[in-house]
Amino acid sequence: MTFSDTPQATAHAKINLFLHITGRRDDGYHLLDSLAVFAGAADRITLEGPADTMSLTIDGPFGRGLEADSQNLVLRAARALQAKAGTAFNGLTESFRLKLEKNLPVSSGIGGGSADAAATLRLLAREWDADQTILFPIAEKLGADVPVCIAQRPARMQGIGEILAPAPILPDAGLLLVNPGVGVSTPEVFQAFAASGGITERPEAFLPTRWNSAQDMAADLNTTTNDLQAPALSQCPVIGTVLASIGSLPDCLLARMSGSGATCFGIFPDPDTAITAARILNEQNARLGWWTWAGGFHHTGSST
Ligand SMILES: C[C@](O)(CO)[C@H](O)COP(=O)(O)OP(=O)(O)OC[C@H]1O[C@@H](n2ccc(N)nc2=O)[C@H](O)[C@@H]1O
Ligand SMILES: Nc1ncnc2c1ncn2[C@@H]1O[C@H](COP(=O)(O)OP(=O)(O)OP(=O)(O)O)[C@@H](O)[C@H]1O
Repeated sequence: MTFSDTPQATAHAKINLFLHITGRRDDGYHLLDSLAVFAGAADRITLEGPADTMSLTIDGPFGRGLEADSQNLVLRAARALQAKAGTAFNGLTESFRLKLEKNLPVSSGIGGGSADAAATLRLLAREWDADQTILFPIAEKLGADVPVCIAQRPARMQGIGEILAPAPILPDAGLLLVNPGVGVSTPEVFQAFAASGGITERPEAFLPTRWNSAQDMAADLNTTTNDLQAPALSQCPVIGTVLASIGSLPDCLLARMSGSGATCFGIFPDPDTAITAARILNEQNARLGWWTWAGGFHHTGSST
């Protein structure tokens, strides 16, 4: 089998352009209103086999420190789909050796584990010829961010992440991602949010059907916020330094944290200005060893 024949899928970083917390369910999960988009930056999942059992190996720049055990979201997704599709197709769901190339920082607010789980579901569904509609209920059980990562297209996320609606068509804007190398725990940031007084009453964010320029997009996003940014900052003060560094770069239109942090993003007029900004930031902060990525969006249009 040549490399190009090897079944593989990319798992793109999810960015929350804004994230409002609108309520809390009885089970403690928070209700959200968020605009999720996807960056060009991605992990990669490859299938080899068939094999006797499902197994996982991990490499790539962020592979160290991530266990390839049964708790890994790649194996959890594979086994959950195998169980479901196996029943539906009389057990015709062979196992594979799964490989994860981990390019995205872990526990960093860009949904790397969720994207990996969703990419594994897509890849195995293709291999087993399973209907894509069986993926969604499995995705919901694996994590709040997994459903939006199935299509990995811009979407407005509501509920706890399982209600997906069309997003504005995005402009060809530039995106800069910066992570200071400190992992942030999503449950702890939600707890810090709840402890600090919780939900702010505000009108629902208005989003147009399309943004014609990065400037228009940034102007609307400036009327929104990420409610998890302040609680994450209280746990991880370096996020403030990251935001200030991004905001001071030439042509930066908006600097904000994604998800529960610590990764922050900058919006720029186009991918080239974001790449130039990344070069400047990397020169200024070479000794800090921050992870940076610059480019454009993975897709600019919703699937729905
Ligand atoms: C912050 C976001 O990344 C925004 O897209 C997501 O809401 C988090 O998605 P995720 O990491 O897939 O979250 P999960 O793994 O399902 O949940 C981790 C923990 O975060 C908290 N959690 C998560 C999602 C949510 N809507 N409300 C919550 O309170 C819960 O304590 C939960 O136990
Ligand atoms: N394949 C995987 N990649 C990354 N993390 C994984 C994976 N499998 C399990 N995990 C675990 O999932 C947790 C969250 O990791 P992830 O990188 O998805 O965080 P995140 O980017 O903050 O996610 P979110 O933005 O969805 O909150 C970590 O505790 C990590 O150990």
